[in-house]
Amino acid sequence: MTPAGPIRAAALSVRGLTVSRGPDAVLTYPDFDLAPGTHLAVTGPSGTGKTTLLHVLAGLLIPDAGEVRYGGQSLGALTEAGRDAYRRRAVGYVFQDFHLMPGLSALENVELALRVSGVADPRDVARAALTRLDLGHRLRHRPAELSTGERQRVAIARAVAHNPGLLLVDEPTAHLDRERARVALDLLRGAAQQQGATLIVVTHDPLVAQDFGEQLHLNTAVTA
Ligand SMILES: Nc1ncnc2c1ncn2[C@@H]1O[C@H](COP(=O)(O)OP(=O)(O)OP(=O)(O)O)[C@@H](O)[C@H]1O
Repeated sequence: MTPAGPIRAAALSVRGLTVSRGPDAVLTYPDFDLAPGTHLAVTGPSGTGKTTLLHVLAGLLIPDAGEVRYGGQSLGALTEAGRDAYRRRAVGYVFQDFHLMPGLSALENVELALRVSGVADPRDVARAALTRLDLGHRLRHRPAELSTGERQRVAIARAVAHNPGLLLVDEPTAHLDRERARVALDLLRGAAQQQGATLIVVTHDPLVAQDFGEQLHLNTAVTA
């Protein structure tokens, strides 16, 4: 890996993945491969492990068995520092509840993430990313002073500003009405397309999923 540059989208492969969540939940996943730049919707009933899958793909959670490879590199073979570097540079993550820092402005939220990722001129890059998402007039606002849709756009700006190859998004339409949901999805797809990033979106909504070329439906029962 180069010291601070972005990692371009790379092929993703998942094999034999099993994750235990607590004593009575073992999640097993189907194997799948994604070519770089693919847009995938992950669907399935509540509790089937959609969010957990995103956490594993982001290197936030180590599976009990199986392997995730990104660009041929097994995440399980990385040291903790290697996984941190992968997460900071290769991955952009939009959490369902956004996880913005309440005491920081929109600009500072994005800038902080860029600093952590080692991006040069983080303030300028953050301003440009927010402006592209029509938030140029909200740079100094803190999350509590923004609408839900604006907070989501800050979270999207923060996830894409370092130009990640893999963009992971959890329930992007959960808090939004149909029209705003469409706008949010267009923004995500547009950002991923512009950057050539692979986009993986978890959604409950079949109407959202049907817009994606590829779908992964999780329906395996959670077993003890
Ligand atoms: N931190 C945790 N500790 C223990 N169990 C957890 C944890 N997070 C999730 N689980 C359990 O793991 C299973 C899968 O959770 P996950 O959030 O991945 O499912 P999901 O498909 O995203 O659900 P939803 O659609 O309701 O968001 C559930 O049974 C859940 O209770």
